[in-house]
Amino acid sequence: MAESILEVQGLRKRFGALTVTDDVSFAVAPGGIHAVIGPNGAGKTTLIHQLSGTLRPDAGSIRFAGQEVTGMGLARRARLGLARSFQITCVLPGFSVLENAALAVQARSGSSFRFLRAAADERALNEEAMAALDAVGLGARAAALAGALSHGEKRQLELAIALAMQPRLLLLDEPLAGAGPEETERLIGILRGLKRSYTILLVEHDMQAVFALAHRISVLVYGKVIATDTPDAIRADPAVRAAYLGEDEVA
Ligand SMILES: Nc1ncnc2c1ncn2[C@@H]1O[C@H](COP(=O)(O)OP(=O)(O)OP(=O)(O)O)[C@@H](O)[C@H]1O
Repeated sequence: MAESILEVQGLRKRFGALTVTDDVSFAVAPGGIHAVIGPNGAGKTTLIHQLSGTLRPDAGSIRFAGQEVTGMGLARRARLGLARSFQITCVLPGFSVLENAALAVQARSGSSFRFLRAAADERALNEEAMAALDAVGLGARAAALAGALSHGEKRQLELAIALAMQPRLLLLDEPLAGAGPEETERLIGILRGLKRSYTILLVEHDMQAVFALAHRISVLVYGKVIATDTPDAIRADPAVRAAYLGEDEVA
């Protein structure tokens, strides 16, 4: 088996008396989509916050690409390639779609463009930004104002901004939330395309999407991982069905 890109060991987070992630351990192998599912309040978002570095765990360790990152902040983790897609908040509505993506490329690359001539500099930034937009099917909307995008298109732009970080592992927290049926179909198609080139850790409520996309699934219930396995094994696992999945839900 390929060496894990992410290894989570004994991760614990308490809010007062509530233990929100309780001795969480799992590993993510490179390539494809590893999903984390669980009922409301299971601790999925709290787990993503701990993985991305916005929340410090009380105990446990996170190793990313063979390196201990538990004590690192968000920016350092992102520079190592552990990137999270943020919702709407990081999209600048008054800037074009291309400018938003180019700003993300520039934020990642920092000073590496400084030594190029201004025109070449801008061309290189724009080319990389366009590649990210094309990867999420938003190339044709490059000139549009980000504020004029539909809900689904904004989700695509957030994905492009995350791709501009050149992630080795992309953390996605409910990328389909709030999307209508058509947008959901489109976003699933985009994620299907992305999983060929990226490793993705996906938290998502849409079970149809999860079972269509993921090659591995971890199930979180009351802060504990009760199973990590293939979709077929998860679907058949009596403990999973009892704890979370309705009998019909994944039939
Ligand atoms: N900052 C906080 N302070 C106190 N309690 C919190 C905090 N953040 C989350 N919680 C609680 O921790 C529990 C887990 O929340 P979390 O958002 O991680 O779950 P989730 O699995 O993502 O839920 P959902 O599927 O509804 O998004 C909930 O009971 C929530 O109220």
